[in-house]
Amino acid sequence: MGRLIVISNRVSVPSAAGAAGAQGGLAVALNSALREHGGIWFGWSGQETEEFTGHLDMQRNEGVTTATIDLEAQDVEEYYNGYANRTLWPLFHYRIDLTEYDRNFGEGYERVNERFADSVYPLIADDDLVWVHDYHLLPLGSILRRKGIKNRIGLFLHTPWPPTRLLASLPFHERLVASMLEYDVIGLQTTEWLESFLHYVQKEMGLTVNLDNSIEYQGRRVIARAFPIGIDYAEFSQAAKSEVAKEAHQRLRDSVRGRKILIGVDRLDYSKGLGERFESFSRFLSDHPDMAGKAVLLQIAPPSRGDVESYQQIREDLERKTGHINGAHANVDFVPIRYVNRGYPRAELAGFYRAANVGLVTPLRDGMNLVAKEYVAAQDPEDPGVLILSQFAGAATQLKDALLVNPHSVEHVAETISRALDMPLKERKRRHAALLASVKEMDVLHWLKQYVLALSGVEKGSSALKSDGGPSAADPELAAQEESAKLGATEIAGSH
Ligand SMILES: O=P(O)(O)OC[C@H]1O[C@H](O[C@H]2O[C@H](CO)[C@@H](O)[C@H](O)[C@H]2O)[C@H](O)[C@@H](O)[C@@H]1O
Ligand SMILES: O=c1ccn([C@@H]2O[C@H](COP(=O)(O)OP(=O)(O)O)[C@@H](O)[C@H]2O)c(=O)[nH]1
Repeated sequence: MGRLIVISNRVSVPSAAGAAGAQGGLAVALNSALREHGGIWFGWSGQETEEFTGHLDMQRNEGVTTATIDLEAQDVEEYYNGYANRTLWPLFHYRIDLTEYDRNFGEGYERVNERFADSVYPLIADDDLVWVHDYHLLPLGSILRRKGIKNRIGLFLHTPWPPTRLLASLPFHERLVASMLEYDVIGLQTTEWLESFLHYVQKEMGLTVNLDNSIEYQGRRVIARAFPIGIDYAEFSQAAKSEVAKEAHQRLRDSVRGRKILIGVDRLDYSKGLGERFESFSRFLSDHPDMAGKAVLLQIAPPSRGDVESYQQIREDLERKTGHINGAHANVDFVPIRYVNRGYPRAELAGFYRAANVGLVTPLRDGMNLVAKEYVAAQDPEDPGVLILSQFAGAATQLKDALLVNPHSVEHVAETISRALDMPLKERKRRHAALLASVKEMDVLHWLKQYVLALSGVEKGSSALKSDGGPSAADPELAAQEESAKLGATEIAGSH
């Protein structure tokens, strides 16, 4: 197998800080894959320049080569703040009310995707595997094909995929999806998003979807499959045992003086359901006067995408709501919601998670949600906290032993908070053990391995159109995968 060329909007440069847990789990996993297979991680530097120069900044750190380009201000505005985060992000999170359709955004998006392709093209060798990430770069594979790249190219989408009728509101939606069919592998987080994607290509494009979920497109077979991402369990559980984590745990516990702790950790994003969460906690306090002054919600919410109005708006709304709720329920020695607009290193987060009796993860829509998995991984198995999880997070398809809630129902979430705080130790341990088994087994390395296996085309019927010979008896893992792909296809056939 050749090297891996990872392409994403952001690039995480490995560093000594990364080893101490400051990097995200995805970055840790991709960096370790790049070390193992060799290759390059390419993307935007996060820097703006006056004019686009195309200068490629190549660096080698801790055995991983990164290559980044700067973008000019207009690119960042139209591509990142514009089409990616004002158009696709809200649409893919079912927020058609926040979705902006502006021709300049579309042009900026295409221009930056062209710039990415021009810059990365010379770095790709003949047998490299090219792995593109996320909604920022959906057409990149087709542009690379146009330039003559014949390598295996895959896409992994970290967000949900919207229902067909919602997607149809996007101008030029057919062109965007057709460009995606130039990939060899299209990975989505869950079967639900996969079903929506396949529904679109069948109903809107009239394409044939085979039993193994591959799509017939212009004489090729495109594999579409769910690859639910996980956390780097080994790395995270180590971080949770660190001195930093222990100190953070103690600091938080001491500060609440015996009160129960609920924790939320989310980028400040409207998709995370923070307003509804605060309302639910307030409702819980109103419905349980006996709990007055006895439970604290710690909400860590680092600001995100602050140049986009809808993010400025949610920030203002939450400040108002927090003030209102705290005003209604606070006492001279007690404030119910601790709302913190800053980010923390992961080792500290691990300590906070472990100190919390309840993990409150209630997005209105989320591709996966790694915080839910981190909360589980950080718990003391002998006295674990309870995970309350939105049924609309991708993670809910795996973490079925959490208390699953409808985040839109303030009453339901309030009742579930009460149930979680009253849950007997035996039930907490049983649920946690089941959750932990899933988090451990379906970790980020499993995800990586499954995706790279599919991308490398080891599987039968995954590239050029050829007859499907069924699973190879010589490879039981492959046989099991193909079997589960077929089961997925049967579900889909039945659901539309
Ligand atoms: O790069 P930003 O604009 O600051 O945003 C941060 C990331 O947000 C999104 O994360 C998604 O990926 C997670 C891992 O697969 C998943 O658990 C979560 O549900 C998604 O929201 C976005 O997709 C990333 O590209 C951003 O880097
Ligand atoms: O203060 C913070 C808040 C969040 N995170 C990390 O950011 C990631 C958030 O991922 P998730 O999938 O939950 O949501 P996303 O932000 O990607 O939509 C998790 O790994 C968190 O540990 C962090 O390191 N520090």
